Amino acid sequence: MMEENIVIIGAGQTGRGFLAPLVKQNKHTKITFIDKDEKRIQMLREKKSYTISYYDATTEDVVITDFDAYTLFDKKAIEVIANADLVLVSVGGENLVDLIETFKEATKIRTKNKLRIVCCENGVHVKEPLVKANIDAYISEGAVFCTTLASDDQSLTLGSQVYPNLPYDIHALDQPIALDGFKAENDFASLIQRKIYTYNCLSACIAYVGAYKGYTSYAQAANDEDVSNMMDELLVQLDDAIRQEYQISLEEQQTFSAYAIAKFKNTYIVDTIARNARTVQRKVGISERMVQPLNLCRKYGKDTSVLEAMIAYAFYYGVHTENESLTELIAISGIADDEKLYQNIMHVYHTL
Ligand SMILES: NC(=O)C1=CN([C@@H]2O[C@H](COP(=O)(O)OP(=O)(O)OC[C@H]3O[C@@H](n4cnc5c(N)ncnc54)[C@H](O)[C@@H]3O)[C@@H](O)[C@H]2O)C=CC1
Ligand SMILES: O=P(O)(O)OC[C@H]1O[C@](O)(CO)[C@@H](O)[C@@H]1O
Repeated sequence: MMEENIVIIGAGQTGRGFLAPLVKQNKHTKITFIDKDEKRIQMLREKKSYTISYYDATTEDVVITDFDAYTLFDKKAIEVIANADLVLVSVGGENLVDLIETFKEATKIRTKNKLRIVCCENGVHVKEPLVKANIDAYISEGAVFCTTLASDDQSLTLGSQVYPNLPYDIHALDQPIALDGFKAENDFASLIQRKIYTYNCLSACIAYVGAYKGYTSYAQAANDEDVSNMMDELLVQLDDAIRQEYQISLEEQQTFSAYAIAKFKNTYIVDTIARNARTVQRKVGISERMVQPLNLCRKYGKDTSVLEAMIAYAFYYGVHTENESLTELIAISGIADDEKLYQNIMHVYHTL
């Protein structure tokens, strides 16, 4: 089946800047954006086009045109989802739960083959709320490796890394997606876990230690000597724990993490500390980018001091920048269940 009608829910940085051009390289496709942000939808409807420029001197700008756009609250949104050949979602993992009713309404009136949804979020098992809600659809996940940044809230313009594809979980769908740029992944569970516990773990180190040191530019923080040394120290432990857990060679894992480090230190890729540090509540969760790598390191007898320090810096950011309660963050991370770990992390926290 050649997918034609593609719905992108979440017309933000990834939806507009990475997923839309990926879809649009397939000339026969038609995109409809759905977002809860009425201002953004109004802008898309009025301007009817927007530009993505690339952090790469040799790649030309891409202009996206010929799309529809509806707010999530518009009845038309349910209708377009009901008629979609493929729905791509990129709203932030914590917001997926807010889409359950819309999907249920859409599947009720759908007359063709079962709906296919791909959740393109950072996180492990992000689709769970949709699966548990018994939505009558194939629900898959995609791994977004591409960094995309909106210029500002007042325009639709974006800057993006050049990244060729979206790996997705083929086993959760009835058949492969027949579009260029979509890469069927046979062992998606391992890929997304390795991605979150390597890329996003390093990203947390840069973001939370970088924020504490006063950086606003992500690449500058990644190149800071202390941050850089912390990441090197971390990887000596983490790469070996990950290769044992996912039964791959150390060389394969080291190549994967080296690519992440090179990307984050690349000063041509424009990114901010604020974007990478945001929503600390989500990032200190038990199956997330810091606590789970820490658990893996413990499982394989590795030193966890860098990860403990990172969690302390993340708590500090949560309390001082996002006005979160420390008690709540500790509860979300589950660290209070382990006296020694709790003491180590709190010891670092109180030195900040
Ligand atoms: N921007 C990037 O470089 C990367 C982002 N990601 C992941 O992609 C996902 C999206 O991130 P961004 O695009 O950066 O965020 P964003 O904040 O730029 O865009 C999210 C969009 O979703 C909309 N939204 C939120 N809840 C909604 C709902 N219930 N219904 C409809 N629309 C809703 C928001 O209004 C916003 O326009 C996240 O899971 C993020 O971790 C992953 C890798 C890189
Ligand atoms: O919103 P989150 O989960 O911090 O994701 C942003 C990060 O994810 C990444 O894809 C990491 O691979 C980077 O682009 C960025 O550092």
